Amino acid sequence: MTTLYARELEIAQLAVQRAAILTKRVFLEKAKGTVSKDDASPVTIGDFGAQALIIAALRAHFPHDAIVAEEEAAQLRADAGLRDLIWGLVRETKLEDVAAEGLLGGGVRDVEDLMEVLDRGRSEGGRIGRVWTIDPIDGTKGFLRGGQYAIALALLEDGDVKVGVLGCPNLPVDDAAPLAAEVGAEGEDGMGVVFSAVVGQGATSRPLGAGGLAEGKRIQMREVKEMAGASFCESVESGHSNQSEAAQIAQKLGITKPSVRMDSQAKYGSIARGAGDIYLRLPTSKTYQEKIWDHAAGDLIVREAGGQVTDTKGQRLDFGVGRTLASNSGVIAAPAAVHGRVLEVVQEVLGLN
Ligand SMILES: Nc1ncnc2c1ncn2[C@@H]1O[C@H](COP(=O)(O)OS(=O)(=O)O)[C@@H](OP(=O)(O)O)[C@H]1O
Ligand SMILES: [Mg+2]
Ligand SMILES: [Mg+2]
Ligand SMILES: [Mg+2]
Repeated sequence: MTTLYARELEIAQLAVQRAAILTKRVFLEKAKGTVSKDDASPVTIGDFGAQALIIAALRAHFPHDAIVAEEEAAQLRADAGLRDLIWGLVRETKLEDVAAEGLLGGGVRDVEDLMEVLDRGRSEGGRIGRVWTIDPIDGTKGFLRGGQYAIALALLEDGDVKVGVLGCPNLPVDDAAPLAAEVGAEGEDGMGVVFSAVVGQGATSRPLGAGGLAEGKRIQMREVKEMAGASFCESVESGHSNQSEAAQIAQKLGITKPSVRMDSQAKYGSIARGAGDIYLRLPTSKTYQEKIWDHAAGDLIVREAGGQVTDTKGQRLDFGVGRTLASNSGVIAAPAAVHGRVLEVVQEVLGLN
């Protein structure tokens, strides 16, 4: 008997791993000054390059699936220099393990094909069928700083997340490493982890590496015995999540430790493996709609590790309404046993009850 989604998981993990080789290289070249400011922002190069590599792999293995990705080719069509620079990087980026690279496949043929591949990510998503969602670099500010960022890939089927993979190049491999705002730097030993989950099959972590897939370990959220000892993470940007409300919520819950602020879905991965406990993302505006690629992989990884993820109204995140989470507002992710209590306090502080 084959395990459900085994092939999707393997391809997704390898695709994320290969994309991370490109983003790490872009970061290092930026540090060396090889990618100059005149060329384009390194984040732009990393975003397009990583997205193209992932979509090329999906096209080769699952040609009929729809794709909702963050970036689109329009900007590149008007900029031949940038296009050629990205094409050069994409062409050269391969997994070090020849067998793994052969298995993943999915090359990009030429510059025109690069545009075509990127634009495959323009699906509107929705409630029907198979839809992959990609954030090639989640946490762009973290990426630029050498802080946390993630390469995020998830498969939705009829609006539900079935497979989620998060590559986090700047998080420690060690699941037991303490949660810190800025940990590690690319290239350092012991850095780079991939979190994965398949619905009903639990969540795992494994070293990110650059070859084939390393062996995975089961991850689980930490049991919160007393709120006083809990730690919560939130966004770095005050414009992305209301930090003063989060502080009030933490205080009411009796949490004594200061929050850990980190960019990207590294927050979901960190709580899923018990390095932190609670992730709060509180709306700062009534108009901003969260994007599905910013949450799909993290949502499944946390739920498969024993957590619950809802919005501030207590509703599950609904990935079936299009490219955004139009029917949700904010995110509360916590171990299932304490999620209800956290939600109660969130609603009290936000005046929702
Ligand atoms: N106004 C507003 N409110 C909420 N969220 C927003 C907002 N603007 C952007 N974004 C999205 O936030 C993504 C980065 O999320 P983070 O949690 O990493 O934010 S933070 O940088 O740590 O604050 C970021 O993802 P990337 O663009 O992939 O970096 C955005 O999609
Ligand atoms: Mg993002
Ligand atoms: Mg992004
Ligand atoms: Mg962006």
